[in-house]
Amino acid sequence: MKKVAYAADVRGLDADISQRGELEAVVARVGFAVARITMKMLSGAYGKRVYIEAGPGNNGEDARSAARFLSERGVKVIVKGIKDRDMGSIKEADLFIDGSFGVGINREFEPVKLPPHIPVLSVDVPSGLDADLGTLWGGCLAADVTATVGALKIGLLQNQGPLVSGKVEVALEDLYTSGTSVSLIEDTDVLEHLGEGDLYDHKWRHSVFVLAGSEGMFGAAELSANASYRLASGIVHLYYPSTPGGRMGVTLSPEIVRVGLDSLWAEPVIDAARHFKSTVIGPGLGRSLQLSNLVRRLLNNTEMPALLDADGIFALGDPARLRRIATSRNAPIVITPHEGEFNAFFEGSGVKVVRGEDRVKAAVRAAEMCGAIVLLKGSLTVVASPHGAAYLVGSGSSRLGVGGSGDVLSGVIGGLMARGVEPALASALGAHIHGRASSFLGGYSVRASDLIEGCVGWLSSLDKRWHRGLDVI
Ligand SMILES: NC(=O)C1=CN([C@@H]2O[C@H](COP(=O)(O)OP(=O)(O)OC[C@H]3O[C@@H](n4cnc5c(N)ncnc54)[C@H](O)[C@@H]3O)[C@@H](O)[C@H]2O)[C@@H](O)CC1
Repeated sequence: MKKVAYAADVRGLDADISQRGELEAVVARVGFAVARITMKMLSGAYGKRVYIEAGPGNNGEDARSAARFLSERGVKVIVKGIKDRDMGSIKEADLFIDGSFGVGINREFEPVKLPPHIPVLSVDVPSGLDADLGTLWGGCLAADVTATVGALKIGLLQNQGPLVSGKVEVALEDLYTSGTSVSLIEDTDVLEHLGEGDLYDHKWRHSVFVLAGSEGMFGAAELSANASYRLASGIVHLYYPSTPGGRMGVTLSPEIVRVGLDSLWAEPVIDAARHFKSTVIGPGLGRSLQLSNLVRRLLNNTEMPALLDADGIFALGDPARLRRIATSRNAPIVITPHEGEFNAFFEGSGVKVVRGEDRVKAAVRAAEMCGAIVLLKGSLTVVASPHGAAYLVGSGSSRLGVGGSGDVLSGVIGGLMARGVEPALASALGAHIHGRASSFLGGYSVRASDLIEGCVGWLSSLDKRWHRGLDVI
């Protein structure tokens, strides 16, 4: 996982560095790292021309420090302040280092207009980008590479941040040993936290109970149940409200046990669900009052981690009711809304996702309010826990924006929870795997049902032993 920081976290940690008298040494280390990345971008050093724009704060100090290392290696370096830009030298440069402002920008800034062929390396954050919100202070110099210091900044990952940051490299990952509660999921986390099956595994150890589907919406249930089955590698039972003539379609894996409910009487459903390791509720379920009652009673009377998506979230009613249910049971509840569902569910509570504002903070506040894990879907997916920590997932692509994609995600997470992965982490890893699947498949377009095989295919491509047998030859 990569640490992700707010500007306030960084200021606090930087103040500690200054207090310990280590600022000069840190600036030298940052300068060395920036110089190394510069030489990599230039494929060399001797005789190359680098123009550095250095601002009045520590961001400028980092850039000046890089200048010293580059000069020692034979790079022709010109360092200028923002107010004495030298356009003649800029035009002749092989690379432009942007050290104007970092996390300390606090008013509008007009960046230099660079000829398009000159690559830009930005120190910490592109100058003009708000390091928290990912919005722009007037203009912003878009970078080809951003060498961010100590930890990723949240603004690099949301709103306009990803559009102006280019390739982001974290320099000095060891700089901050504490102080951030937000992390970005990486591939190695999947390897680390998805354990190999042990010798004594059996299907009930990875079992998922799915309550989903209704007339006209059986596809959603099938996608969710199929994904659960493939990710849990155990057993899946799919319960659905049956209506005369309504039947599950042919795409449901034959291995999945299907149970049509003639009545929405809760007791038999609760009795059946208690045997499972996780439950997924909601895809295509429908929104009747009886169903809402069934969902709430199921949650109140079972103790396995539960994921609620789509109509499952609707069944919970509002954040206060969810809080009552979530805080009175022993296993966590995860809700997985997209922005529209999020704003509808939290309407009137003071929490809202708004473009241009901080979606991470919105999800964290929502989780604290409702006592459940909140997975807010989007190009930056946020998984927030009620105690304030958050995982971020940025592995997805626009290819995930297809009907049924969310149903697959619910099943993937249900499957990982059934494998014993802690629910907030299972949600984040599930979203990461789902995101990777969208690119792994290649081709012009992808169907939601393809994503299931994409998840399994991507996981299988990782260099990991997934199953253990007897080591006797
Ligand atoms: N202090 C430390 O220990 C470390 C600092 N680091 C670097 O230092 C940066 C933070 O340093 P600072 O807090 O000095 O912040 P900045 O270097 O971003 O600049 C802040 C200064 O610029 C002024 N300013 C802000 N917006 C302006 C505008 N539009 N026009 C003109 N002036 C403007 C502010 O009044 C302030 O004086 C980080 O982003 C990072 O690059 C890192 O190297 C890590 C260690």
